[in-house]
Amino acid sequence: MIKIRNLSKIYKTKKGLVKGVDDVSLTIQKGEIYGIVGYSGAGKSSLLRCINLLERPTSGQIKVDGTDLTSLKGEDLRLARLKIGMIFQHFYLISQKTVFDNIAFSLKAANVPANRIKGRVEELLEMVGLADKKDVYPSQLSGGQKQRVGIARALANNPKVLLCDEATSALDPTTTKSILSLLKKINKELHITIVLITHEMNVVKEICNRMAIMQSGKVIEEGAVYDIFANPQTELTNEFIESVVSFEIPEVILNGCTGPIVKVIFKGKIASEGIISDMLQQFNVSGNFLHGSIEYIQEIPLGIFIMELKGEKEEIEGSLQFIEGRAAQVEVIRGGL
Ligand SMILES: Nc1ncnc2c1ncn2[C@@H]1O[C@H](COP(=O)(O)OP(=O)(O)OP(=O)(O)O)[C@@H](O)[C@H]1O
Repeated sequence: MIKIRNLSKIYKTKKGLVKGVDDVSLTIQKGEIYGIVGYSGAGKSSLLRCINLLERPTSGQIKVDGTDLTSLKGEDLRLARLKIGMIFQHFYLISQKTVFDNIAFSLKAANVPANRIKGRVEELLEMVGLADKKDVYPSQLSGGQKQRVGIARALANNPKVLLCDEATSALDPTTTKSILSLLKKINKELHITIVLITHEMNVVKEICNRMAIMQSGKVIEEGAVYDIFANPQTELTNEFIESVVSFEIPEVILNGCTGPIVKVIFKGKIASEGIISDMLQQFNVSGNFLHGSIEYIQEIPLGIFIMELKGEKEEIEGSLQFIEGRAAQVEVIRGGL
């Protein structure tokens, strides 16, 4: 659906050249909700804006639905862009126009015949849950409602892709949840591929299927959200995960442990089964739980437990083998066997 190949965006500034995006290649499949995460300055906006050519890449290629956007100009580019909707952190609604006219504006710009505009705007307002707000002005709306207008406007011309630029970063947690479930509904019902950038890992955990982590203009890790949560490969990814799933154990507790400390990760349905209690029954070991949680990522459980094991060496080894045969991962994180 979206193929990005060796994309770079270099800005010329008074202080010299700044690499916004540095040789990024990514493939985003049709129907996915794809999250791009990174701290401020990592290059997320630059990359997202290159996807619809709001920024022209310095080099590299972007194919959307087989069309190489970088080769298009003028009217061809304008038509291709109609198939890519975009929403923004600060909404960018026209304050002098009503909700209805803000959405109609997109349709008029795409030369939709006047007699089809009213019906289409009403359909869009219905979809985003704002049918009763069509005659009000943006200043009379809450942040969440403004974003709903932004979404309706972005969907007006039936795009195949929706780009979301920090779409929930200006919203409170409850409103964020409602906007994320609207995006999920749009993805499911309209089969629109969604690419979102965010610095909030909970957004990715909530709705994305796959994700990339960016640092200094580069993608440093990429894959299924579930796999990345279960097995992060870089320190930065770990940091982002720990912003939503804390594994921190106070040093004073760790120092009081005498047995090996193990981290056990169960993936999928198995996460909710009683493997640890079976293990404790079968082996002559005792387990001192230091941390335990079952996270649900796209409704699939991911169980993470940290515990101190006490007992004879052979019994502990046997118990770890028992879990290893059933769990996805066992890691001794402190104290040898
Ligand atoms: N128009 C521009 N002119 C010059 N440099 C720019 C421009 N836009 C972005 N940059 C630089 O490119 C790098 C990546 O910025 P970008 O905004 O893409 O990152 P980001 O991850 O989206 O950060 P943020 O969340 O703060 O927007 C930064 O070093 C930034 O200063």
